[in-house]
Amino acid sequence: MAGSSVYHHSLVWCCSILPRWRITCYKGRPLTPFGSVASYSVFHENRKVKPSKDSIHSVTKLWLASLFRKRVFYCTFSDSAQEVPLTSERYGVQRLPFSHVSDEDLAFFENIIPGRVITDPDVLKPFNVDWLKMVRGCSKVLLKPRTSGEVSEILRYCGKRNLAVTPQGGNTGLVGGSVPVFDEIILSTALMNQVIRFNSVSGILICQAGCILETLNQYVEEQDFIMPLDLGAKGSCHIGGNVATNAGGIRLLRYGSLRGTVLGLEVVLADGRVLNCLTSMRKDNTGYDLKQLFIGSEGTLGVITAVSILCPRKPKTTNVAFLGCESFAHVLETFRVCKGMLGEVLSAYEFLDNECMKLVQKHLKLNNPLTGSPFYVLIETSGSNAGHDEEKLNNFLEQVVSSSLVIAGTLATDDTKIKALWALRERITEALTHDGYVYKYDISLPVERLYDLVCDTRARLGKSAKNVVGYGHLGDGNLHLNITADSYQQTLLNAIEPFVYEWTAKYQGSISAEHGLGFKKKQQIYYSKPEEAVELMQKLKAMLDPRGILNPYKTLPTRSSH
Ligand SMILES: O=C(O)CC[C@@H](O)C(=O)O
Ligand SMILES: [Zn+2]
Repeated sequence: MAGSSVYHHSLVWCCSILPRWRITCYKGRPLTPFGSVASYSVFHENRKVKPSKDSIHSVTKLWLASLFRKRVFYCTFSDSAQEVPLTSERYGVQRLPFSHVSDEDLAFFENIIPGRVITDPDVLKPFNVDWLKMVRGCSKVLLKPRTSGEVSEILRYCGKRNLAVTPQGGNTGLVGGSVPVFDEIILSTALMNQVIRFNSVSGILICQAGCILETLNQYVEEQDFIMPLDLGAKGSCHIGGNVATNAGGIRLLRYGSLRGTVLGLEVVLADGRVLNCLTSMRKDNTGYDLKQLFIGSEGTLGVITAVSILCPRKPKTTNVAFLGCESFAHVLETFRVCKGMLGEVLSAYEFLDNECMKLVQKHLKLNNPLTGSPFYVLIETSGSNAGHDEEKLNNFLEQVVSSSLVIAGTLATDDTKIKALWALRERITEALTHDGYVYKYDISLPVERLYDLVCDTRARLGKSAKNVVGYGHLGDGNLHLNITADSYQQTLLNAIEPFVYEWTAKYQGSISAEHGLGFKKKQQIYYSKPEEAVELMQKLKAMLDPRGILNPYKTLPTRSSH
């Protein structure tokens, strides 16, 4: 996923008289304004911009400056990670008074986890940058414990030394929650990747936090079960990170959220105490359900080190229908009919608009199996009896086609075609990253309002945005509203926010349905939570992590911001 950049090992030219401009060109190529614009990457205030008349003008100025003013330029090696602006600079964040990691600290960590204390800046780079390449920290230490005992020793020490720690799973989050903002120690769960046990009668799996979701799914599939969650990042995300962010994904409609399927957790608290709530019971009403505190807390209250999770049986038969609809009203009506007619075999109801379809066709060369429609719906059924499911699906399709709710459609029962249809929906995020700078919104709304937000945003932004697209988990009332532009523009951001948040709050929606608040959305919490609730969250944080060393600058707003 990290993907290497074409600008790797390019030279970076900066100019003290034009401090906001930076031009990179391939190593060895002379910096002149006369070459092809494709020779350059132009950055304005650390954001890559399209070489334009203005930026070329700046190249010219830089070049002239180099001729007439000696020592104006300096150059350094750059690679893809360095193209991402430092979060602290881009957002003007003040470092909290944590200690800095010293040589004694490194020696202590080396003693606890020999050979697993990483300080090589090149190895650290991808751990400092998020998957979307929008936020970047400057941690100098990556720790890779294997056991909860090791995590406990590390945190106990960090607590005493006042060292800040950012827990990190697969680093696939979309809100900047899993990378440091400054020099926080990165605590990776990558080596905590062991299955502890699996009960093939109950379907309860107990595993360490660093197990990759897809690997777990393959493991339980061999015993005729599946994981209760599935998402696009399954090949890299860790189960501990999924639980810490309460990831939703495409199976939520059928199996519910992790708040129901996670039966127990082992968590290491900020002071190093190990909270063993790794129970495997469906029912347990003894006191407060503490594990719920850690689900969705984004590593700010404790480090999840092991998970007990209930896996459903692997369905014997799966069908996918990919349908085209004339309007969003028809998408909604199709959903109503679908719930009634497919009932217990319905396992996903996803939608995308035609703008999304155009992007996956353009950037990923995926093939649209239907003729162009304004909206597309992906319906999945999973059950235990092929004949029964097929009959239900056929009756449903007959109904929606004859009533013109659906204007085009294709059906898949074999694995390859099912995967190809799912790719049209699951790879939209990837396609968007190829379209330019992406402004991302992950919204819960009453389902009948879902697409109004896309239309209103589109009308508001007009031509100032490149694309305004809507897709998501319609069956869960979860819209992914994404807006692209050629480059980051503050004026565009000002037109989007707080408009999108206020719109959402007006309909009592959530400004973060399934991605969390992380670094990027933490200040917006008040659009979805009352002040009293945020205050209680802050008190809980202060009680469990009095020095605030766990994932600082994330999830909760800074007090002064409101
Ligand atoms: O990129 C997004 O906005 C959504 C990502 C993910 O939650 C999805 O449902 O595809
Ligand atoms: Zn989603």
